[in-house]
Amino acid sequence: MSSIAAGGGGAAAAALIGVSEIEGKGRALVASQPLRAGEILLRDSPILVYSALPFMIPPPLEQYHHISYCYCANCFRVLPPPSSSTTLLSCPTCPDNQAQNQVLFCSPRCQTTALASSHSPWVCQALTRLRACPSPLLQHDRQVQARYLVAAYNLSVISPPAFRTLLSLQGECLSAAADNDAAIFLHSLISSLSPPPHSSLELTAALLAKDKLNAFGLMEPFAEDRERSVRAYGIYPRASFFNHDCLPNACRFDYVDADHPDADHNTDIIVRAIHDVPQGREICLSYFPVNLKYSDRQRRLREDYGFICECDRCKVEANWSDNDEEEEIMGSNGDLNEAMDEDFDKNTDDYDSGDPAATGDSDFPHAYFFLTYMCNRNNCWGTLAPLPPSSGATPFSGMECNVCGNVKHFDELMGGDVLV
Ligand SMILES: C[S@@+](CC[C@H](N)C(=O)[O-])C[C@H]1O[C@@H](n2cnc3c(N)ncnc32)[C@H](O)[C@@H]1O
Repeated sequence: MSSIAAGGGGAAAAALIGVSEIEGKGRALVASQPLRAGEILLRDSPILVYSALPFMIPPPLEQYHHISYCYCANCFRVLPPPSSSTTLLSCPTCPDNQAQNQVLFCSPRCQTTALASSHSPWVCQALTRLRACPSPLLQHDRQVQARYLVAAYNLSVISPPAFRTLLSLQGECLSAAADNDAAIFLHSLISSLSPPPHSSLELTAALLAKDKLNAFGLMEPFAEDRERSVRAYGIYPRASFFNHDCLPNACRFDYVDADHPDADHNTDIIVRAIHDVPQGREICLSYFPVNLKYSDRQRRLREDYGFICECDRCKVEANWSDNDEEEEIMGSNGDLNEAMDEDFDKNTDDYDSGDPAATGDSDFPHAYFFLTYMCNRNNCWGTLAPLPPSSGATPFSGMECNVCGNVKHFDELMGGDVLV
């Protein structure tokens, strides 16, 4: 097993997890030593970040009601509203587009960085030409894929080592006919933009596969009253080794809008252990919110990631009827908390380690997980992980949600019961 540095945690954190091969799953990250709840297992910086917004937003803007914010085209922080006194900078070479399509930067530093890297003259030119395409040709998801391909081909020129890392990630070629059609269409589009000479249909198809299997979404700020969409996608070379489990033992956090001591690292992601994990156990994330029902999880994993999930939770839920499934997750009256409370009472007797893998053969081994590690804030469905353990006697001081960012302090939790 080759160890993987946690990053930012110093030498002591270097050997917490390592890469191993697991039959049927490929590369996997495995605990190199016993891990404590909340421990930072990995801090990873993206080799590529690209906007999840279409590059062509025809007026009226209200049509795009899901776009609630504008972001800096370099750091992806939320930009202040036009009415604020902050001066935003634009790209000096992009033609004077309609306001909603403008490439904007939050600071001279972001502008300078982007113009020398992610918004190079070729990217600027390519996006300008793409914006001129007839809009029916380019639906929203094709626009985002085209953005990614422009960013990836640009990476091949500005940082060949990072491009080689991108190519080393899982995903050879996509097998579904629809993916193939998309690759052919998008490659013909990219070919019209004077791409680097090494571009080819095979490379475009492989790049799309890397993106599909490995991109992490950086979400827009959380709000209880509306669905949240993705602001940008990032490719994180080390975090890409995490496999999926429907009851994960780790979850990832990002703090895109927070003040960061190193301004260039606000798009880093941090992966923390949800509960104690023994040495040798695989560390998995959930590739989507844990509240999805069995059939939806299986469909997404098959269609988007090309595998059939055989995790402990799926083995149990495979025997449920669709009605059982809805009821177990949402409660007989549609209330998640009630469902969790009932099942928690049924299942906690034989559950003492905080590790769902230690649960016996009950019908609903994950009730404890939902009750303990799922955020109950309206419309959130985030996962809670303990704050990183301090060196003091208290093992952890609170639980943080990886979606809404809410932190529940120790004394608010379960009336003060120790959870991990
Ligand atoms: C982000 S990559 C994870 C790392 C990957 N195993 C590798 O070798 O680089 C996602 C891919 O890993 C595999 N994978 C992830 N979780 C899995 C699981 N629970 N069972 C089987 N394969 C899995 C699938 O091929 C999936 O498309």
